[in-house]
Amino acid sequence: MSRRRSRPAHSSNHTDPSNRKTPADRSGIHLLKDPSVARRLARSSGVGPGDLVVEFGAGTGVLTTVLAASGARVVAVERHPRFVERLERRFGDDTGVRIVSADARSVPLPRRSFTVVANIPYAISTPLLRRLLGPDRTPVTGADLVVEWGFAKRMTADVPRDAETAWWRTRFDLHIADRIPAGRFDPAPSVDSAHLVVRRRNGMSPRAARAAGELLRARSRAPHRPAKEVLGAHVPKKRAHRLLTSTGIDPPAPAGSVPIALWLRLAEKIENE
Ligand SMILES: C[S@@+](CC[C@H](N)C(=O)[O-])C[C@H]1O[C@@H](n2cnc3c(N)ncnc32)[C@H](O)[C@@H]1O
Repeated sequence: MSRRRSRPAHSSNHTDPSNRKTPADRSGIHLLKDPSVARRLARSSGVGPGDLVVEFGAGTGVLTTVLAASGARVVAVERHPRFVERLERRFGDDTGVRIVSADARSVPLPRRSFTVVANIPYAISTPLLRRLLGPDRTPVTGADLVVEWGFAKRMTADVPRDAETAWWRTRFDLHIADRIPAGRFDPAPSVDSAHLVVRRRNGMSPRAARAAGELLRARSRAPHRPAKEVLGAHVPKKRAHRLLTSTGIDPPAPAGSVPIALWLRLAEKIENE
């Protein structure tokens, strides 16, 4: 990551959000008022000395302070120049914190393993997860994110909403740790937030992950198709029937009704049998 300042590509807001006390607007700025939320995020991530943690949208540094106190190396990315100035003043002497003035959607990501802990603007939740969880060999080990409650529910729903989400969930476990009331932020957003936990699934071989990805994508494309037909497109029909029943899946059941965990187990069986 470069330390160079990059001008925000699409800043249409010419006021200074770092001093704003007005109600929520479209800038996605909702600063954490409650440091206990920051502490819970950091504790859940498990980051400590020797770890690399990236915080997107560092704002005034509430979460950055807690992450730095853990002893981890912190890369704090912030797009708004006035926040960047404040962060540089606040963490200028802290060798464990690097402030990067950039857009989270395009800033180069570290090549070594890293964790993400961040209270991100709702509007960039999907592009950011796409960057972090999409690449086949992503160095991301996990993330603890503050996201919109409804978004978190969709991301963790038993039936992935599309093939892309299915792919992310093949390799990462996503679950909600907490509901965070809107009043914990300044200004308060119009809806509650969630603490979304993302963890890499470690036990899965790359081949099984690819097989699971294919199955979950097929399931998302045709959720009403019987599971035996979805699997039957990948392995001979007789074997498909045996694999499904031994995994506890009813072969005629609609593919979309079969929980993700069972598809993952099925993919492992296909590869290991
Ligand atoms: C929800 S606030 C969180 C601020 C701080 N982390 C906190 O918890 O108090 C989101 C922050 O992301 C910044 N931001 C908005 N869009 C961004 C982008 N595309 N890239 C990086 N930062 C962004 C905003 O300026 C703001 O500081």
